[in-house]
Amino acid sequence: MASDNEIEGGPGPSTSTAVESTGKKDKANKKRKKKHAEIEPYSSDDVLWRDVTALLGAEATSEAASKGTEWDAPIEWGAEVEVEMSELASNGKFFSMLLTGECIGKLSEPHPPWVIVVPFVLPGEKVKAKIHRHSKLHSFGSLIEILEPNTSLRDTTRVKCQYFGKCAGCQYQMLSYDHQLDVKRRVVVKAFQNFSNLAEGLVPEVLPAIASPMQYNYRTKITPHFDAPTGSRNDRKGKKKLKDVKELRIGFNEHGRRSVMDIEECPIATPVLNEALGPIISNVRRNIHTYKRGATLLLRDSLPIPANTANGAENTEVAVDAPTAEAQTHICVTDHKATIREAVGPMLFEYPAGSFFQNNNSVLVPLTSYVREAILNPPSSLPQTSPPTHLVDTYCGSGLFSITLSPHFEKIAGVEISEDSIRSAKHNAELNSIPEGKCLFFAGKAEAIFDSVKDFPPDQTVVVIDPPRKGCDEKFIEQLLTFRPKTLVYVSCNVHTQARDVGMIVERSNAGVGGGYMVESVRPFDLFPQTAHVESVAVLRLREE
Ligand SMILES: C[S@@+](CC[C@H](N)C(=O)[O-])C[C@H]1O[C@@H](n2cnc3c(N)ncnc32)[C@H](O)[C@@H]1O
Repeated sequence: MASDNEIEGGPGPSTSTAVESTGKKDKANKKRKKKHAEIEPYSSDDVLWRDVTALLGAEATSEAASKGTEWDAPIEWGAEVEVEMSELASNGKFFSMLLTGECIGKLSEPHPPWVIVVPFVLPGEKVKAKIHRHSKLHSFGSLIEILEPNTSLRDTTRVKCQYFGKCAGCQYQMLSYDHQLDVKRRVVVKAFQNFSNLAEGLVPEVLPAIASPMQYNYRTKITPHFDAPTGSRNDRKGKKKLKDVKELRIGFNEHGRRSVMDIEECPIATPVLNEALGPIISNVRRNIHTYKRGATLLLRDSLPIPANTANGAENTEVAVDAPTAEAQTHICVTDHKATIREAVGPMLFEYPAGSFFQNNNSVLVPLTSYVREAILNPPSSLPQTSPPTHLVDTYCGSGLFSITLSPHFEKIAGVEISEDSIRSAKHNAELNSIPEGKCLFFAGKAEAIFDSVKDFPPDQTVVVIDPPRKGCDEKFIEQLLTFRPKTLVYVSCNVHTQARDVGMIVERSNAGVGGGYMVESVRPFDLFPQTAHVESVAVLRLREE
């Protein structure tokens, strides 16, 4: 049996020496077991764990648990194994160190039930992988070779990026776009099955995913980064040992590693970002002496802002030698404090480059129109009531939903924790000539909004919920259930915490008297083609008594 090893790429714990006392060993074992026992609920690891146990089956999983062999990997660290892949896993975190969008398959007999997780491969493929990390009933392997490709899914001529298969950014470039949408729908289906805690009949069939109008060149923000060149970190005088500068790599994380890889282009990023990337990287290389440590660079696509209208700091525009026609009308901004301008349909948005805004402009009209239609045109099977008059936009950022939906409401209140974003939301209301007093924005925690909307009639109110990946705080859900708005639209960039929160809302609201919420629809949205990232929109309505 291989020894446990949770540290990616590490050699595993050393074997105990002859002089080590049994007590010490027991203590160490206990500590290790305790560490192993903790999979953070709703984390990427938890999502993968559900996929692993589903593939192994309940019997094999509980047998391993009762024998205490869940952590006894049946293969050595560094071993090469051949595996038939079964299913794409649901875990994923975009542009991060976490492994994303991998495929899972079972080790063949005579091995005990154990799953191998391999990136960049597809269901139905037979692959050779090298094991580099063990976890609970599964091990991670890096792809060595695809022995038998699944030619009905894989088409390598689709791949547009020279770094695909190494860079951590994209996972699905070899898949047709229709298949990518199917994969994302399946992730949402599994999220509600595994994390909502709702009986099957309470979640409607997940609708087909809505496509991004652009499948490449859509990403409006990229953040290449670099570590300090080797040798510079220990230089207490702060002078770089420039003999090491050749090792400087500026780009994105390598898949499954903690290292950065050089990037000269990113086909999912917009043309103006790609044109600026080379000059920006050369500039850093030339001036590396001025960096005390590593850094993250910001490249953000913006419309040019006419003088005197920018909200806040001056723009730092990157000069691109001879911009292509495509890039000409846009600029690349690199200063976190500078103002970005984007159009969403007829509405304009300005916000500081360093703050949150959705990173695929092409999908924002479909997304906001979908939310509008869900609110204003409930299915004909429901009792038809007059359209809502009030909107509460929680986690509102710089006002995307408030402002795009403003023509359809009498009164709107938005709440957001970032004061910068609230400043932008107020500015954006003015920029789009929304009558004064119609849209009010408050800086604070989402749950605080319910004190400010006491005059909103709950049966005429819609609450849009668009939280960060961790989902809503329980306090927010409690306050929401006390307020009892007629309609909820929950937009999410983490379908697993969305499923948890929706489950909680439905369960708790139906536990008391007076009718609770029902899930009317769940629909994935593709904001990030070529990647494993999934967004989803769930619509909930308060049942008539
Ligand atoms: C996914 S973004 C959505 C922003 C906006 N709805 C949009 O689409 O542009 C989530 C937002 O929630 C904000 N946020 C995070 N925690 C919060 C909290 N506890 N209360 C209110 N806002 C919060 C973040 O600053 C971020 O702007």
